Amino acid sequence: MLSEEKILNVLKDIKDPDLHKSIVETGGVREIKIKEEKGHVSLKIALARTGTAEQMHVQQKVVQAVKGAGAESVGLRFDQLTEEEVKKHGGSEGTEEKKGPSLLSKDSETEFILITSGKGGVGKSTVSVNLATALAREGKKVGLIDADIYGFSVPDMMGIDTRPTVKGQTIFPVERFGVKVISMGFFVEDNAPVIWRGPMLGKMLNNFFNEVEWGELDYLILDLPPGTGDVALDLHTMLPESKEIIVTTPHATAAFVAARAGAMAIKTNHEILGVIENMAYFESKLTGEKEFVFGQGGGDRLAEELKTELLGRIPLGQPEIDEDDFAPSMYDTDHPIGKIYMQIAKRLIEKVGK
Ligand SMILES: Nc1ncnc2c1ncn2[C@@H]1O[C@H](COP(=O)(O)OP(=O)(O)OP(=O)(O)O)[C@@H](O)[C@H]1O
Repeated sequence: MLSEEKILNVLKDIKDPDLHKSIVETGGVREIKIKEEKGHVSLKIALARTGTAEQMHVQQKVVQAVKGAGAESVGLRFDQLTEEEVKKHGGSEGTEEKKGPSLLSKDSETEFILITSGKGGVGKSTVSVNLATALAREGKKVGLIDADIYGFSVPDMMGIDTRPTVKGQTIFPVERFGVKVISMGFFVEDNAPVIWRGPMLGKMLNNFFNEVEWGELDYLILDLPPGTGDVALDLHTMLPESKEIIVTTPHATAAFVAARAGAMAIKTNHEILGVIENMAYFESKLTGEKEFVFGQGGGDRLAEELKTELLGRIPLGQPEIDEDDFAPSMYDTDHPIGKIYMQIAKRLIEKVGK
């Protein structure tokens, strides 16, 4: 029998890494929900700091402990203790501002490229992973942050089944196809949906810049959540120098919605590198004839409106699936779509001059 008492009992041995006190004592166990029939326990745990290397340790310990108490599966979400709580338990306010050499520092040479879209489902994540990989194939040092917290899909798309390694305070990104990857998905257990308050997301992202050992990077690609929400805004302020690529489908309405994302980039003085039109057409293998399944002209219109260029048109098409090295959304360099990504990467390098 699972009970709240039993779970609290195993959790009391786990400490908040910053406060050095039990997460039960700090009031960090925010929620325990038990689904007895499924043997599932979902928990919400608040820590003094989130998005850190230590959070990963806590995550592992919690899952282990709760499974030890009889749960078959554990869903885990993290939250942040309030400032009052942190102070009350002896934490100092400044703990989250730990600054080492950071990608955010003034003399950082890294180009930040935000991939945005007006709405979901247009292929923003697909474009992010393939563009990052194409840049790496061009010999660039590339990092990729999957900041689409509502639907982190990058690890699945790239076929990543490992987690970052953690040494002391530092998180080492997972490397795949020559790209260093960090995903919000690495920080939640069992794909539990992530429901975080706006400010938390910003902190998490800030930690991704400061606590992840990226090494030297030429490009850091960020896959943003669709639209112009909190995270997008946070990033705009956090990365004043970053540049943007806007992904749209060829449909007129999609382009119209994407224009709003572009308008925000302009307002925050982010340079728009260009527009990528995804799902632009379907090309028959037999006749070579193009069918404009989702309409036509959206990408051109958007580029014109934002006074930027159309970097490329990507048709509909599935990657070849390699069962031995499964990465369901990655196009090879010899795939027609893979070739288009290489052209876009080349154009980008030329444009950014890096
Ligand atoms: N050119 C394409 N041809 C065929 N399928 C595609 C193409 N681009 C994307 N897809 C598919 O469309 C779906 C949505 O793509 P993706 O997840 O990249 O979109 P997204 O804009 O990041 O969505 P969300 O914002 O909801 O995460 C996926 O199943 C993806 O495999």
